[in-house]
Amino acid sequence: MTTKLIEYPNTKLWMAAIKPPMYSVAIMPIWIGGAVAFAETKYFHPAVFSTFVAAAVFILAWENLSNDVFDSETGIDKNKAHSLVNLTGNKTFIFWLGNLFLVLGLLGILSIAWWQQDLTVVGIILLCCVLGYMYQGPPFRLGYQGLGEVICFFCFGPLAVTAAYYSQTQSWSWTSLAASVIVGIVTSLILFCSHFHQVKDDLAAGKRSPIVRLGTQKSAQLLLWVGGSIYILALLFVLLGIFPTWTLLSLISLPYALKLFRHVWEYHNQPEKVSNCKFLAVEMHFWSSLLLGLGFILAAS
Ligand SMILES: C/C(=C\COP(=O)(O)OP(=O)(O)O)CCC[C@H](C)CCC[C@H](C)CCCC(C)C
Ligand SMILES: O=C(O)C1=CC(=O)c2ccccc2C1=O
Repeated sequence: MTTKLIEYPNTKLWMAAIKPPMYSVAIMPIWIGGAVAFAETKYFHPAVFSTFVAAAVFILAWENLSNDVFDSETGIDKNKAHSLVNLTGNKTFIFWLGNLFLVLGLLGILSIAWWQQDLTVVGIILLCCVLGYMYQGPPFRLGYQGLGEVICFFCFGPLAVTAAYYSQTQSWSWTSLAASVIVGIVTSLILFCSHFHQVKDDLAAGKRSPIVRLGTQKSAQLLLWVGGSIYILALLFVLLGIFPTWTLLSLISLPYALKLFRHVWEYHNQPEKVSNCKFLAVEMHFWSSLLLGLGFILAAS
């Protein structure tokens, strides 16, 4: 069973393989954790923040490179021209480059622990890395069982946001946890959306993504409910006094959410047309998270 290859010119192919916009996904949990910490303590440690952002980007680069390596072993990416392994034809190089990024990322996290004389952040981020490995690496490959979105929620939501908050304050916060639920949900939606156009290849490789399990129509409906829930949660947290009123700024990102929902609703069963929906989800994630964090900063000023 083959899927029609999406044709890209060469540079576009490399950009599609490297996926620069996707790296905002690593930055936003650190931004939200830092913003809540600033709102609550009026304290901000720029060196810790920028080291954490760089480390998160390196760790996500490792995750993506090793994803291409592990997927090349199951054959699921055989029709994916924009896989780094297919593009370079050198799996070993991509594997070791990924490992180098992991080491750089962990060194960044270790330097935060050293500044703080506290290993808590290292423990939380190591847990994210273990879960990130279990998502795609042998013998677990939990993503193939449809568990990727749950792992994604915890890693980019409660774990990463809490670690970022802790790196600034060396304490815990319910507000940070509430904000992390929103970030976790919207990050999982990106992964969910990335699977709409891959049903044929996923089925052929035995990957039971949520879209394979539910079908594209039900998945398009679910996207609407789960995506809408982040705005309802933000409103609820403001009404309960957990979030400052300024965080309602995140509602300004609603047009990006509606653009995504409409696109998927219309094209859910047309792989070529729906294939860009994960980047619409990245836009929704970027603006909703940026504005949520800004709301916390403005409330503190
Ligand atoms: C590589 C990821 C998704 C690609 O998945 P898939 O194989 O379906 O896609 P392709 O068709 O494009 O091959 C991302 C997976 C994320 C994972 C569930 C959790 C990652 C954990 C990270 C290590 C956490 C980093 C947190 C950071 C903020 C410190
Ligand atoms: O390539 C992808 O599809 C994804 C890459 C990635 O780093 C990521 C991170 C967080 C949520 C989703 C995704 C992807 O879907």
